[in-house]
Amino acid sequence: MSIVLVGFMGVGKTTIGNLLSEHYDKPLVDIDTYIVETTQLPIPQIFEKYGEAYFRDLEYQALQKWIDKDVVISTGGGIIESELSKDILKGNVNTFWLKCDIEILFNRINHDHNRPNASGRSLNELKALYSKRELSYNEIAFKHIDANRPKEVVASEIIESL
Ligand SMILES: Nc1ncnc2c1ncn2[C@@H]1O[C@H](COP(=O)(O)OP(=O)(O)OP(=O)(O)O)[C@@H](O)[C@H]1O
Ligand SMILES: O=C(O)C1=C[C@@H](O)[C@@H](O)[C@H](O)C1
Ligand SMILES: [Mg+2]
Repeated sequence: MSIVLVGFMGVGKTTIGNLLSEHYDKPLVDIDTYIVETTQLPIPQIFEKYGEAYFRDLEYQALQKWIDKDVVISTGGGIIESELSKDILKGNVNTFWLKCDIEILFNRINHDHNRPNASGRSLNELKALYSKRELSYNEIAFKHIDANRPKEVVASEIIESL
């Protein structure tokens, strides 16, 4: 069964996913990377050309493909925007929600143009998005992890709880 990381943009899903992948010697499937590789398009271009709903469908298809495999999965921050993806995640007992203060996340993501739902947004706009999404992460994740700590500590807590 897979180990799945969910949480807001910039919280460390890819970073922690890499540490878990090394620890367990299991492949890391980073869904954002998987989509970029399979479509041969950068994420901002997928959003621009085909719209966000199309991207959410690609995420859902990727999740469906990998959820029952022996891998570590780092999801994209907005995967819970899809009810279909939420249903899959709810069925996985190893879904971890990484949580971190929005002020820290804002400083990590607001200069990055590779995240269409973050670039150009103010702290207040991202706070509103964060509050809305918190409800969904809370619905699907069995385990909540405080990610306001060094990445090695965050990864160790997940490893200890598995
Ligand atoms: N625990 C941590 N402490 C300090 N910096 C961290 C920590 N975790 C991640 N970072 C840094 O924060 C940035 C974002 O991390 P990362 O790309 O792993 O986030 P993400 O959750 O995968 O984001 P996205 O939702 O956009 O895919 C990176 O520069 C990373 O080095
Ligand atoms: O939070 C979001 O809506 C997103 C997060 C990223 O991981 C990417 O999946 C994409 O930029 C959308
Ligand atoms: Mg990532």
